This record gives sequence, structure tokens and C-alpha cells, in this order.
Amino acid sequence: MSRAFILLLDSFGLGALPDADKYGDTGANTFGHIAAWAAQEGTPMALPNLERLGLAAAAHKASGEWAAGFGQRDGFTGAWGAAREQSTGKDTQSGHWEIAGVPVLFDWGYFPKTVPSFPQELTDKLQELTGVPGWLGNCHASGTTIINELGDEHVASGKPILYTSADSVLQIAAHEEHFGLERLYAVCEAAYELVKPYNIGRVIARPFTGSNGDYKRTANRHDYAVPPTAPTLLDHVKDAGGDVIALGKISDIFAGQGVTRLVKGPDNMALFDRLLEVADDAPEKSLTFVNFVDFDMHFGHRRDVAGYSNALHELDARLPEFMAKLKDGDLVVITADHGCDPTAPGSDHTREHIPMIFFGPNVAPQELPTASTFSDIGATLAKHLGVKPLSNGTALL
Ligand SMILES: O=P(O)(O)O[C@H]1O[C@H](CO)[C@@H](O)[C@H]1O
Ligand SMILES: [Mn+2]
Ligand SMILES: [Mn+2]
Repeated sequence: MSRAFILLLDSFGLGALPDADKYGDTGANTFGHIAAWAAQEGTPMALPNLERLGLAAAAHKASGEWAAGFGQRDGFTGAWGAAREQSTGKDTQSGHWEIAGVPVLFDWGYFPKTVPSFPQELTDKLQELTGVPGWLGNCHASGTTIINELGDEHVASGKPILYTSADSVLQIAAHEEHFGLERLYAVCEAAYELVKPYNIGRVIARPFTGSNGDYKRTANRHDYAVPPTAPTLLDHVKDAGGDVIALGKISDIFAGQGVTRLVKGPDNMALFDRLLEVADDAPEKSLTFVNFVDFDMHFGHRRDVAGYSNALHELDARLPEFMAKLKDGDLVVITADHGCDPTAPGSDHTREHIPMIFFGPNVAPQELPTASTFSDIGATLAKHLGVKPLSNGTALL
């Protein structure tokens, strides 16, 4: 039996990369700063299951410091280490694709931090194609803030809210009932075609509901992402006849490429429930890839340190349920795609090391060398599954 599982904690960074200063992220440390905050609150973090696997030791190796409340201990059960990003960005697509063997070595296009942020020829063309009365926003923004700032005006005028971030994205927010969900999707589809010359990674539909200055995003977010530029681990597994089971937003991130089964869930804990079901029936030579997005979407970008800490405790507490389902030959890795330090200024991702914690019934506990590319993770899983090796990365086990 050989199966592989990637449990990706979206944005769970372990400390700044050597080149973080180029990204404005000097000193960023998602895990370290959450742990420091918790200790200062008088409620130090306790993540016994992740700690036993080697998480805190990996963070120490990556950042040079022990996270508050954690220290050297005996009896690790995982093969633990951290990885550095080879891609030029610090976005979700770059992180995931690189794990799967395809680092993004070209520069994505980005929209500048000016107002307006988007080129006028782009917004004019999109207006002409979709017949909307104009645009609101047209700037860098936090998605939950801007819908409350501009929601009333959007409802009154029918103008969608356009915004972006430090990532290569064009996001369009509109009211599900007043503007219409299908209409929002149609505007995003048109935008996806128009941003191609700008080398933009994703257009994201951000529907919301509510009234009178009180608006909330719904679960009907939809991503229109460019597909990976070369075959990924997912393709290699699929081409070898294996199942590729994508939980949460994984399928969107790979534009469906290489995915054979799609499983959705509204939040981290629902996704964990789905993961347990998949662990029961995933066949031989399958890859199960789950993205726990709440860490990033609800807590990292929102700079909600308490929420992030709580979500880590919730996941840690449930890990034994998953471990109990593992079968002989299973290989699991716990990792991330970038950082999003909730104590950093602004609301963007941070350029950090990611955890690389392998475990499973046949994994010998050990310290791993710091990987110079996230692709070492995918290369290790490709070897484990016996599929075609990836064109980037080195197998570590
Ligand atoms: O502030 P919100 O809308 O959550 O946006 C975030 O979500 C986008 C996609 O993950 C990122 O680029 C980031 O800007
Ligand atoms: Mn991400
Ligand atoms: Mn994000």
C-alpha cells in the first residue's frame, strides 16, 4: 500500500526567508509571533501533536529561535524540517505549484498600489463588455473591509467593487442579490480573458450579502486561475493511473489540472471531517491534497492573532483522529504555501519558510536538511508513490 497526503495549512509560515527584506517582510514569523502573543496573554500555545512530530524544532531551525512555550524535547515522531521558496512570489499559486514541482520563476504581473490601481484600458474594456455602469474601489484593499466601506454605494449604483493586493490578483466584489451571483461570475469570466496580457494569476469573484453598511462575504467565492505552466505532481499521479483527491480550494489553485476527485467544505473543521472520510477509502497510489484555508483567509489576512492561534489548536487536537486512519505505507506531509504573519503591518502575505513535516507508519523520525525549494516535498511524494519524478526538487526520504 502506498498513498500520499498533503495537509497544507494555508499561510502557516515559520519565519522570514533570507530574501524577505526584498518583499518588505524582514522579521516576519507567522508561528513565532502568534506564540509570542499567546505567551504574553498568559495563555501559552500548546500544540502537543504537531510538536511531537517536530513542528517547533522545524520552526527553530528555520528562524533560529524557539517559539514561546516550545523548546527542545526528546522523542520526535516525524521527519521534520523547513523549506525555502524558489519562486519569485509569495502567493498561493506559486507556493502550491512549487510544492508540486513547478516553481514560478517568471514574474507574475501585479497591479500598483496607486488609485486607480487598474489600467484604464482594462477597466474601460471590461465595462464595455459587461455593461456595468462603472467601478468602485480600483485600489489595493482588504476584502472584508472594502465591502463594508463601499457596499452601500455598490447597492445604490450597481457598480462592482474592484480591488487587488500584493498578490497577482484582480478581485471583484458584488452583492449576491442586488447585483446577482451569475452576473458577477460572468463579469469575472470576461475579466479573466482581459487580464491575460498582464500576466495575472487569478481573477476572484467575491460575492457578499447584507445591507446598510453591514456586509459579509458568502461561500460562493470563485477563482478563475491560470493553469500550471508545466505538469505537476498531480498530473504525474493522474497519468500513472492514480487518484488525485483535491479538498477545499486545491482544484481552483491548479485550475483543475491533474485533479480526479473534488471535495469541498465550508471551513477547516468541515474539511478535516472530509479528510477523515477520504482517508478511509483513498485507494493505492492516490494523492490526497487538502488546503486548510481559514488560517489565511479568516485570520492571517485579517491580522487576527487570537483567531489564528485558536485555529491551530483546533487542528492539532484533531490530528490523532487522522493518524488513527493511516495504513501501512501511507506518507503524510504537513506544510504551507507562504506566510501571513498576523502581527505584520497591512494585510498581505509574508515571505517565510514553510514547515515540511513528514510522518506515517513507515517514516523514521529524523531531522531533514532545510530544503532550498518547496519542490523537495513533491519530489519526496512522487518517489513514494512510484510515479514519474518531478522535473524540480529532490526526494528527501
Ligand atoms: O483581502 P482578501 O479579499 O481576503 O484577499 C486575499 O485573498 C486573495 C486570494 O487569496 C489574496 O490576494 C488576498 O488579497
Ligand atoms: Mn495561500
Ligand atoms: Mn492569502
